Amino acid sequence: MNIQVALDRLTREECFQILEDTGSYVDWIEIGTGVIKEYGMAIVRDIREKYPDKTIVADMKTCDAGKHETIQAFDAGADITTVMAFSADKTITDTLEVAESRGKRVMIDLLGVSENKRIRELQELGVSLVSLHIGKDMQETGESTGSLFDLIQGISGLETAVAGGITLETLPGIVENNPDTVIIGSAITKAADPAEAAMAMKGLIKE
Ligand SMILES: O=C(CO)[C@H](O)[C@H](O)COP(=O)(O)O
Repeated sequence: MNIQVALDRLTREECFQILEDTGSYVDWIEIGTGVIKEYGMAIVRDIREKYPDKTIVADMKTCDAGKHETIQAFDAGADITTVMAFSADKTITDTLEVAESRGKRVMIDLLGVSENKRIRELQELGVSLVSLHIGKDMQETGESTGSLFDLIQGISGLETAVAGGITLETLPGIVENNPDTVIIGSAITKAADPAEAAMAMKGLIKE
């Protein structure tokens, strides 16, 4: 099971410091949407240059202009780019085509999806990687990642990631559901000691 560290609501310097501190405990590096909005594709390029062996996820959250944004992410060095599940089917297939032509991947963000009908449709379009996701704002209303796994009940053949306010305390319940990747943002990046937090999470996953 991979740990994907999500770099959100951080300055450029903070992103690099967190990667310096936690790099040996995390498998995938997510450059968050807000960080990309602040620093553009340049920060994806710079992180790629410094971490040539890590899997880099550009959290582009694309919902239109699929071809263009996917090319932007991959040209900057991302291995995976994110696309919203509610996007038009044409947007989804355009992004998948770009990814396939470059040997890269698209992660479909299921934020807001409440029925597995859409997930089955996405699979028919060729999607192989999805992220179950409770967004930042809905985390404040008390929604948690636990129930998200119901969405993919009875669906096989999908690689899954899960995100949304995961902490060291909630991680065991997530791990029970055996996702391929756990995406952790604030619980690492806003911890008093990010390295210690990442190490504890890595240890828990390995148990
Ligand atoms: O995509 C995201 C926000 O849209 C974050 O990457 C994801 O929610 C993980 O961060 P956190 O653990 O802080 O919720």
